[in-house]
Amino acid sequence: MTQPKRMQFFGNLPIEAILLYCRPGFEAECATEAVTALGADEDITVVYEELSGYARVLIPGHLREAARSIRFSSLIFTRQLVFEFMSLTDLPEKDRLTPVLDALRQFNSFTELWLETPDTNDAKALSGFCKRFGARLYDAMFEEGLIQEDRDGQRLVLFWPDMKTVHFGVAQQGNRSEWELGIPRLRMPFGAPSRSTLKLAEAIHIFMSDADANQRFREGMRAVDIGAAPGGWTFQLVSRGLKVFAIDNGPMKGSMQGHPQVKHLRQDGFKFRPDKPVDWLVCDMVEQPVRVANLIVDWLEMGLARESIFNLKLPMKKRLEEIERCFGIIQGRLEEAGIQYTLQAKQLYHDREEITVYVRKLPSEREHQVKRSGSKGKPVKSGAKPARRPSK
Ligand SMILES: C[S@@+](CC[C@H](N)C(=O)[O-])C[C@H]1O[C@@H](n2cnc3c(N)ncnc32)[C@H](O)[C@@H]1O
Repeated sequence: MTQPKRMQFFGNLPIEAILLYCRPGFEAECATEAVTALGADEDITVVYEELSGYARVLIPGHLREAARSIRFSSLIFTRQLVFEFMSLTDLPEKDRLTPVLDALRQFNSFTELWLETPDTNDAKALSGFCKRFGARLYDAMFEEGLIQEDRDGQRLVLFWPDMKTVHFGVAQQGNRSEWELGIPRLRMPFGAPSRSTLKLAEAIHIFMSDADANQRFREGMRAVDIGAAPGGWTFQLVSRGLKVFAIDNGPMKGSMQGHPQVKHLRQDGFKFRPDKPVDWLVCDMVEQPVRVANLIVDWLEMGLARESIFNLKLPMKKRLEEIERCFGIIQGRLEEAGIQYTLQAKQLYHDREEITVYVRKLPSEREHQVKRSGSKGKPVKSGAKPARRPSK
């Protein structure tokens, strides 16, 4: 069979839109962040419906290059980042395969095929269709050489908001979530005292590789968990072998009550300070975000902890402004104190009206120097730059 000339895909991806999955209700924040990341001064068209669980940012031709450089990790409200290159609407009920396959023939081959829907109850009804249609489409594409499993990195995504509409896009290796719909499917661990435990588990998955996590959380390390009760986050730390000071006026529950690795202190989380520095500070207090941001920086500045994962509870309105305020505090104070750091944030699947933030202090030049060559070596630059403020 002769095949039509295919568009060159890797170097010349014809991006028409950026398709972003998010928690239903956060479409506006999700789209605004992406528009800001594009750095365009003109009006950009964004398309979304409230509570739909996704947003599309239409990309004018001259911004395609800028669009390619958008990083998944820098978008707080985005669960999945897809570069959309084509859409079909009004698909016929009786035969969707023919038009979809026809449309795909003009492009180069892909490595994988994923069919996805928004994370809404309505769209979940489409999951059966996606499975069946996906299997048929995959076979047909494979037969025509449109799927080549040994190629690297181009995951073709067919995103179905409804049965008549499909957006075609690519999720790029290293710049995407590896989870279906961008939702980590984590099992509730046996014995955990609250579902919040999944928040910290997810944060660790999102912010670092497994190898990195095994390095950063090691047996014998010490952590402080502020706002710890009933103990879900403490449970995660204990499971990784850490000793935990659990600070909360409320009771710890289940296995975290009286656990030998846990010291429960009924104290005010804003006042508690450890006798000696600890490795980790985690914090899940339901408190004003600005107060929490300042508290975390206090600890980092005083050298009481080296890294921190914490939640910022968001207001109902002006959420991006609140985040910007908090990040302004964190970045401004750490930079003023001459502390190098990395900063990441995500609205996790297990987060509701909140985001989760990870700040890590990088070793100072002096610490590098001592580590490399005792106290005599030449100063060594860490090479790492402070993270940029996340886009609004
Ligand atoms: C969302 S719950 C934490 C859930 C916990 N991370 C878990 O996984 O089980 C918030 C906790 O913060 C605590 N809290 C709020 N203000 C506090 C304060 N000033 N000092 C200490 N704990 C505080 C509350 O008592 C509550 O137990």
